Amino acid sequence: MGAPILDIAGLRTVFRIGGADIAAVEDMELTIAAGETVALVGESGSGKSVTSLSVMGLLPRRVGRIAAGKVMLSRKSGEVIDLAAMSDETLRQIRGNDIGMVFQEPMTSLNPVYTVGEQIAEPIRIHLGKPHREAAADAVRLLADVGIPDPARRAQQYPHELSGGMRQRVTIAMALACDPRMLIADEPTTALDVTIQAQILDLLQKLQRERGMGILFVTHNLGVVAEIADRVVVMYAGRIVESGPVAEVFAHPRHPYTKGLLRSVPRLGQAVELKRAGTPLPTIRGNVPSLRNLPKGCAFANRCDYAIAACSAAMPALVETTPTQKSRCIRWQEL
Ligand SMILES: Nc1ncnc2c1ncn2[C@@H]1O[C@H](COP(=O)(O)OP(=O)(O)OP(=O)(O)O)[C@@H](O)[C@H]1O
Repeated sequence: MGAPILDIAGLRTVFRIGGADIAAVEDMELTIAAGETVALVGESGSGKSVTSLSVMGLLPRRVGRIAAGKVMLSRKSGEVIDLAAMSDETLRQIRGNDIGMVFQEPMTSLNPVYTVGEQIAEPIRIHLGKPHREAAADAVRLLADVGIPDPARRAQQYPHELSGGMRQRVTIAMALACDPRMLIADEPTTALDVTIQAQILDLLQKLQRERGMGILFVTHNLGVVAEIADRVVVMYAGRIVESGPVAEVFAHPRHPYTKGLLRSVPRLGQAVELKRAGTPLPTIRGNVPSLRNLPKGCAFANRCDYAIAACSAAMPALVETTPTQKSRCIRWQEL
């Protein structure tokens, strides 16, 4: 892998709640190289979306802010900048230009009163300064690239005239319009049917092969991670608990939380067998703790079958378990 396109180190993102700063992301580190897909996984509230919003400069104004750390981005120009220290104006120039974004619900990115062709052409005009006609022609080409049949006709249509899967293809075309080196996809297939989901994942992989972009893929779906990602970063209560190559982490999870997540994914046929036997699918007992009063030590200790007194005494460090895998568990060797 070459030099990273995105390099996050020591990121701490806080929300101002009731006069106090509550950290939603703490001590985050992550690198993504060209052509590489890194998945960010974890239960609801673990800090996945806050991490991606921090990178995009889209934290809620006044309430949320980056309190520490660096978010280094290698721009298309080759310039390397720290997104955590950039003005709103610079971040606006970067979003949609150096970083493409795809979200769960396509209608949050699409404007119902403009045709899809106009919407794909807009970033091309704004960021790349291309004239109207040229941008419109590019938009049609992009619709073809994302597998939309009859693209010239589709470009004239409004979002409501397209199916959910087609709309998500349009937002992908918009995200890629300025040929970004980095794509952030936050649960891009969660709202879609399973068959459409598979098509969109295939499409993203094809586009990545063609363009060599780095992808940060936020999801809670481990099946999707197995399908699309090279490396995975598992988050719990705002911190990384495990990271490494997908094949390595899935075969040998070195944190009880990752182990629990993997166990709660039914294998094909297993769900039916369990139902027949009257056995519930294994889940992780308990709930994610509130960020307002996190325990002193490991935040997962109260749900963990491996927990011992030392786990609650101090926050375990994120340590290398192999040259490529890391775990924040003091008992990783016993797993
Ligand atoms: N606008 C906000 N104000 C205050 N707290 C927030 C805000 N947005 C997020 N948080 C807090 O940040 C934490 C992490 O949220 P985040 O959305 O990153 O979780 P997630 O892992 O992406 O979950 P999901 O899968 O549900 O999207 C949550 O505990 C949430 O309470």
